[in-house]
Amino acid sequence: MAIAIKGGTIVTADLSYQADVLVDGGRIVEIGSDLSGDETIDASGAYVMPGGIDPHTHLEMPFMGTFSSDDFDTGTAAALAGGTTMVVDFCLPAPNQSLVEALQEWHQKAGKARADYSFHMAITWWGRQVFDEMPEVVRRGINTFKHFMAYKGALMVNDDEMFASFQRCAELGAMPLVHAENGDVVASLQQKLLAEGNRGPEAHGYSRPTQVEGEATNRAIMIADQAGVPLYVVHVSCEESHEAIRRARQAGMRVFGEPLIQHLTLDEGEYLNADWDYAARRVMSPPFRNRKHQDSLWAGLASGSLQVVATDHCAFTTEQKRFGLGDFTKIPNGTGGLEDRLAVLWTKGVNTGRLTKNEFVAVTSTNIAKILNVYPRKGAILPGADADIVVFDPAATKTIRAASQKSAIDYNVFEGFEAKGLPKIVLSGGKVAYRDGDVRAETGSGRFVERPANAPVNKALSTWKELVAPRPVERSGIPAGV
Ligand SMILES: NC(=O)NCCC(=O)O
Ligand SMILES: [Zn+2]
Ligand SMILES: [Zn+2]
Repeated sequence: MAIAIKGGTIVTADLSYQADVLVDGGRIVEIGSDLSGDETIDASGAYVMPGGIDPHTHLEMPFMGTFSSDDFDTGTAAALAGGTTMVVDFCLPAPNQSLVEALQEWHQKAGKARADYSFHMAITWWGRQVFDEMPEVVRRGINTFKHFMAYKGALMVNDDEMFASFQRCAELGAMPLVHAENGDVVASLQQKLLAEGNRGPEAHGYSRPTQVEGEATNRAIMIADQAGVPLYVVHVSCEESHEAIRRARQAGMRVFGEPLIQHLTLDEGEYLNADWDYAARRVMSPPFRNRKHQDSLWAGLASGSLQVVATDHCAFTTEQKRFGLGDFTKIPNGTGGLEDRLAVLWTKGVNTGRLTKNEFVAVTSTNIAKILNVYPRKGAILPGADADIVVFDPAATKTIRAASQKSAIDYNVFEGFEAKGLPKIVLSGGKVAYRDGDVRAETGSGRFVERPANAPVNKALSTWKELVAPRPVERSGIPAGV
């Protein structure tokens, strides 16, 4: 059934203009004036934008002795209600588990998704089997490999493992991702704080200062440069990390940085709340920072040194957070945000003049579609692109409330936030997936999106690295290699 979206202003990463959009068979088939279909959506007064892509979610994630409470069903319902039509989750092999086997498990879980999805493969251990299986993972449509530099004794990998994996990524035309915090220093600070009697959620923040993030970010960047591979740094929360990325980019390195909507808008004062539950619900890694760091992240988005706004949606209930009563290191790390990312970013970004509308589309959709090598199938309003479209009403308002959210948890870190600018209608694969408060996409209607290797940035960097690779100097009278 063809749907004509009429009377709106199309807003893409580089243009705003008035036109109708005709979708059919799951794709955008025409952009123009006076288009008609079997059904009409009136978009007058609204912006017609590419659906949001959240490249950082943890749905039903096994972590810290439990599972995150939003699964692919409730998580993607929340995503669609918030204007996000594709999520990229993390496949986490258990120690010594085959990557391919773990991938099958994640596909099983994601069978419930209501929106399109993909996976990053996490390198949670290193060995011959991992090395050998990485090409098969790439063949199965995954071109990104995640490395945790923190969570010592659990997900963390060491520098030698990371370097080996980064080199393998370079060979395969894949891109490594890093959670950049110095896990050894964090583990040591945690023990020191506990020994000194700091046991509450505020100590989570004390144990993960900005220095540990800045150091790890810089280390990962330099290791990626030596491996000759582009790098994507997830949840960049502070100036130290941003500064390392900025500096590397200015030196010609291919590094991307992803701040989260939480770090842009919520600050470390939250951990000082007298209510233990309130503070613990906001425990995530890296922790919230202060205003200076928030300003740095906003400036990075405006100037282009940071490219993507994600959520790291990893939702635990209050009951789960209470595993850490008396010991902050046992509070499951993670917060929600999938349903709120676009509305909060628009309110705090576009309405304040920190971002243009086009920059908003770039950082919520188009830039990551390019980085993940799915552009222009995703992240674009163009003929041939998937019809994942948000009809966004800049005048609509709501107060964010856990009581009315789609997420399965019992609170919302943005509770009480007054949003102005909301997704009104969301199309996913050419069908109305969300309209005025109702998620209409059915459980299981989402599709796995394959992401081919050798994105343009990989090709450019490998070409350059080959050109400047060390070569023996030929000397007359001396045999080659001597
Ligand atoms: N961010 C967080 O606290 N939890 C999810 C896992 C991760 O991304 O580190
Ligand atoms: Zn992380
Ligand atoms: Zn994460």
